[in-house]
Amino acid sequence: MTSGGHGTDGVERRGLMFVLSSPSGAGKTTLSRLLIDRMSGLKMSVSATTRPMRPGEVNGKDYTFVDKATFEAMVKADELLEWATVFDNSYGTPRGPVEAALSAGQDVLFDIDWQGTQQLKHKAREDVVSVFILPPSAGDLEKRLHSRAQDSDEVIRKRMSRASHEMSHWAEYDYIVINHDVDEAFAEVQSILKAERLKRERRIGLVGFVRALQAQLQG
Ligand SMILES: Nc1ncnc2c1ncn2[C@@H]1O[C@H](COP(=O)(O)OP(=O)(O)OP(=O)(O)O)[C@@H](O)[C@H]1O
Ligand SMILES: Nc1nc2c(ncn2[C@@H]2O[C@H](COP(=O)(O)O)[C@@H](O)[C@H]2O)c(=O)[nH]1
Repeated sequence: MTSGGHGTDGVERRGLMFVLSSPSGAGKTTLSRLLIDRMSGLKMSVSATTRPMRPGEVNGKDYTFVDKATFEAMVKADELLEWATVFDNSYGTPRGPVEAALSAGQDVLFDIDWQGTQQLKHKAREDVVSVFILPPSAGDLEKRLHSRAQDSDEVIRKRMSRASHEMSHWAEYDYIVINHDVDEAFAEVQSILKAERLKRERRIGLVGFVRALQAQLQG
């Protein structure tokens, strides 16, 4: 699915799909925003959803907000790379922008649930790097959902009651980060991305680079 771009050292490599999942409120959105602000060559995948817009959210930036009929038409037209029903609403990843970013040599960041992660892995296992974010405690998770102040008490209750089920998928992920402190969790997630960008298997320009080095040494 991915094609090559150039790493910061000039060696061509395949783009990667960097996935963050967690129970609601553990901090994916917070960490995603920091990654997009501070890491070059990384583009956020903007999902389509039928969920109502929260105060402060921007259509086309946080999500593309669509009605159920539009979402169903997108599924039917195979416009979504993956999709799932989460908390009674539909969420999905539009295929076009992801493929365009990967073709342009960028990595793509996804804030999606475990169902979507499974679907991406099924399509392109080698190009998916998945990170599961855990909260330090149930009490912290609940506090964070309340402190975000964007969901009703009933929605928060629903999300808390789903948290254990969401978390039961933790072992399907490549990395686990416990989000005690935002700066520390960000540093950990950033280290994972940096290391994964250097993985030999996705650095398709290395053969040519090493051959050129050898030629220099011989000649
Ligand atoms: N380490 C942390 N310590 C304290 N508060 C945090 C921490 N990380 C995130 N938060 C806060 O917790 C709230 C929930 O975070 P965020 O919206 O990033 O979660 P999320 O995993 O994206 O949730 P959802 O799946 O519902 O979108 C926000 O108000 C955020 O500022
Ligand atoms: N499978 C997918 N899951 C998605 C996508 N976009 C978001 N999500 C997940 O939904 C829940 C709820 O999000 P919220 O913004 O309503 O709090 C959360 O776990 C997201 O990661 C998607 O495109 N596909």
